[in-house]
Parts: sequence; C-alpha cells; structure tokens
Amino acid sequence: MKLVYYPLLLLFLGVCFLFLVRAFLIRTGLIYVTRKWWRSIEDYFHVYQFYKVPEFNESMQENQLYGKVSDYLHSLASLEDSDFTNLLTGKKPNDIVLRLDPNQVIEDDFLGAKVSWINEASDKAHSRSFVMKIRKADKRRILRPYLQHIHTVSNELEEQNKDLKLYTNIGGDGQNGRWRSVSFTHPSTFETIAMESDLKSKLKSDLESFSKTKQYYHRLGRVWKRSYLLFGPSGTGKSSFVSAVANFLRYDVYDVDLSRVADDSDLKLLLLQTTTKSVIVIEDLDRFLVEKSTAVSLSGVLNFMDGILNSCCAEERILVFTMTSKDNIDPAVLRPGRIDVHIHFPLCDFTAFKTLANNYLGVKDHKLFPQVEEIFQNGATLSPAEIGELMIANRNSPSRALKSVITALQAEGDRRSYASVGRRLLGGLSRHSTEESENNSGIFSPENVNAGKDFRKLYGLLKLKSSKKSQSYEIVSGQKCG
Ligand SMILES: Nc1ncnc2c1ncn2[C@@H]1O[C@H](COP(=O)(O)OP(=O)(O)OP(=O)(O)O)[C@@H](O)[C@H]1O
Ligand SMILES: [Mg+2]
Repeated sequence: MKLVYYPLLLLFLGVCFLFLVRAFLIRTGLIYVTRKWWRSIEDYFHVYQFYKVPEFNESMQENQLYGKVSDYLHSLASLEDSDFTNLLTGKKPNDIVLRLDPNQVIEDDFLGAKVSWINEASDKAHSRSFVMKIRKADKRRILRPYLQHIHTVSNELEEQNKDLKLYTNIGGDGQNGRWRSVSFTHPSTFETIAMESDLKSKLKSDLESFSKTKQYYHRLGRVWKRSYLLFGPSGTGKSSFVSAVANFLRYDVYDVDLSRVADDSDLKLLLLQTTTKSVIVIEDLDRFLVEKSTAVSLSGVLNFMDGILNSCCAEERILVFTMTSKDNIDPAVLRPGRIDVHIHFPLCDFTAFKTLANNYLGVKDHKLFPQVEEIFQNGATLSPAEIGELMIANRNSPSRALKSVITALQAEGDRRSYASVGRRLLGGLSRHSTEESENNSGIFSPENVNAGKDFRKLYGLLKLKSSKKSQSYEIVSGQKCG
C-alpha cells in the first residue's frame, strides 16, 4: 500500500523543490543569469542567420530602413529588459525615453519566433547599424512579414509623433512660397466636441476609411480627396471640428484666407503648394461667395474644390468648407463630388449640453439638469460656445455654472417670445417673409447675416426648431441636402 503512494510523494516533493528553486532564483536575481545560460545552450543547438541594417549605404547615403528599425525597436516594451539603456528627455518636457546603448541586445517575438537585434557600435566607417539575428528554421516563414511589420509600425509611429503644422496664406508675390506655418497645437478632439455620438463614430469611420482607400480612388481615376461642408450658426464647433479632424488623422492644416488671394491662378498656386496628408480649410465660404468679397471667381473656387491640379500627385487631402448657411449658395458649389459630406452644426440641445457640462465642469449628472432639460424642451437654446464660456467663467462651482446657464437660456427664451410677439404685431407685409423663412428651414438671407448677434440667435432658434423634427445633426454623404 505504501509503495503505491511513493511515486506521488516523490512527484509532490519534486514540484515543491522546483517551486522553491524558482522562487530563490527570482528573489536573488539569479534568474537572469540562468536565462542567459539557457539562451547560450539554445544558441549552441540552432543555426542562425544575421541581417545587418547599416545607417548608410555604400555611397554614404542615408539608409531609411535604419531609421525605421530604430523607431520600431525603441517602441518595443522589451527595451526595458535590455541590460543597458540610456535615459533621455523626450520631445515633451516631462517625457523620458529609453535608448539602446551600443552593442546592447533587444529581443522581439514575431509569429511565435524569437528575433534578436544588436545595436552595433560605430565601425571603421563611423556608421552604426542594427543586426538582426533569426533562426534559419524561422527565416522563410517570418522574414518578409516581419520586415513589413516593422515598416507598418514605424510609419504609424511617425504619424503619431510628427509635429502638426498650421499654414496660413500670406499676401504678396509668392516668390518664396505663399504659406507661413506655425506649430498646430489646437487641443480639440472628437472626444471634446459635443456632437451626437452616432454621428461622431460615422465621421470617424468615414475619415479612417478615406485615409486607407488610395487604391480605390486611383482605380476610379479620382483625385484622392474628401470634401466636407460644415454649416451652422456661429460658435457651434465648426472650426473645432476641423482641429479634431487634423488631430485624429495627424494631418497638417492649411487655412486659406480668400481675402488674401489675388485671383484664380493665385488660388491654384496655393493649392499646388500644399503637401500631402493635409486638411485644407476655407472658412466662411458663404460670406465670400454671397458678398463677393474675394478676388477669386466662382469658377476659381469650383476648380479648387475639384482639386484638378492635385490629380498630378494624387495624394490624400481633406477639403473642409465652413458656412453659416448654405441656403444662398449656388447649387454647383454643393453638388455631389464637390462636397462629399454635409454636416450640420446646430445650436445646443440637452444632449450636447450634457457633454459640455462633463467636459467643462466634470459633471455627469446634477440636480439642476431636469430644469435645464425643460428649458431646452421649451425651445430656448444657445450656442455651445456661449454655454462653454458661462461654464468656464464659473468652473469652480458647478451649481453656479448651471444656474448661470439657466438664467442665460431663460433670457434667450424671453427674447424669443418677444421677437415672435413683435412678428405677429408687424403682421401682413412681414408675415410673408417669416413664413418663407420657416418653410425653408430658416433661410438666412445675406441682410440677416449682418444684422447682429441677437438676430443670429433668433435664426438659430428657427433652424433648430425645424431640424428637431428630423435630426439635430445632419450628415448626407455624397449628395446635396437641403
Ligand atoms: N460642439 C461643440 N463642442 C464643444 N465645444 C464647442 C462646440 N461648439 C463650440 N465649442 C466651443 O466654442 C468655441 C468656439 O467654437 P468654434 O470656433 O469651433 O465655433 P465655430 O462654429 O467655428 O464659430 P464661427 O462660425 O463663429 O467661426 C470653442 O472654444 C469651442 O471649444
Ligand atoms: Mg469658425
């Protein structure tokens, strides 16, 4: 009977022994020595192949693969396990980054195979190199996909780390280029913009799919561009949206000021001088077209929108046009193909208000919310910019902030009723224009554009009223919406 339990006892003691040895090795740090020995034993039984990636080629030109490999290796978590790394300050003031020391080894895993890289110190030619070591047995299976993987990851890292630029056009003869740039640091992102969440995800996936469809556009013989029209009252987030797009795609921004463009050919020149992977914006296009306050003709604008000149390079560009209203705009400007996506930016509703309260005050719910909701339901509204300002001014006290929003909304509601009484009193002659406005979802005539803020808010109310029947945000892809 005792003999039956013997092997079990031995097994148990063996497991306990191994467990204790492992705990001992980890505790004393001897585990690293053991691993090194184990690796040497493994090395002894495998045949390896080495690939050198030098910093310069034989003509002493920079080998771009070296930079990509360097970016890739320095992004690996296993960098921390290397025996010797340098600690350096990163791009941002509080960033600390690790850099592999010369002759240090870094390990990587790819498709179940182990790959080691050695950061070789300068040789006679004063050039550095990375040397990849893989088992011959794994070479056929992983070499190509692994190199492809390095390319993809390093390209992604480059996108993430590049400093974005904001270009603005200057007047003048254009001898030395017409764009002047500064760092683009606008913090607006899709997360900070108050926008219906479904619409937000649709727009994000639209942008993502655009940035990945080069082949598709080429096959159709189309310029690889996507045009967005953002329309809505002032302070509803149109410019913030442009920044969010740039931050999302990591694209530079070119802000075209039409008042500084000399003529159609000047506009073409500006377009030619933009770089790939950029968002090109014309703000307040309606103002320029309706008031004709630019030297550029309508056909000049249309050619710009079509991006004909860009077809030579066919690299990705996003065109964004902002307008207060698209009602008085020549339909040719808005036709499908010229404008791919129309996005309506309405004044605030309760859902947008909650997003703002969360962003600005860190408040997800509050006892004053039902009161705010009721006021919105009665038709009062303000622009997100106006609500945001009230919240910033009272950011230390959410209750005070919400009370000030309520007071402002109530004042706005009162002004609205006052305006509607005024309209009724005016009667006859003016009734026609009011009806016309309402029938046309609140057409905003050029005279109204200049009639000041109060009128603009009134316009916003009419617009919101009509849009509430359908959706608060309007996105129509590939067709004009009205
Ligand atoms: N939908 C929104 N979500 C979050 N913040 C917003 C939103 N709309 C406006 N804001 C805030 O209001 C300010 C003004 O917004 P923005 O400049 O984007 O408005 P706009 O529609 O471009 O106005 P305008 O037509 O006058 O140029 C910004 O600081 C922004 O943070
Ligand atoms: Mg703006």
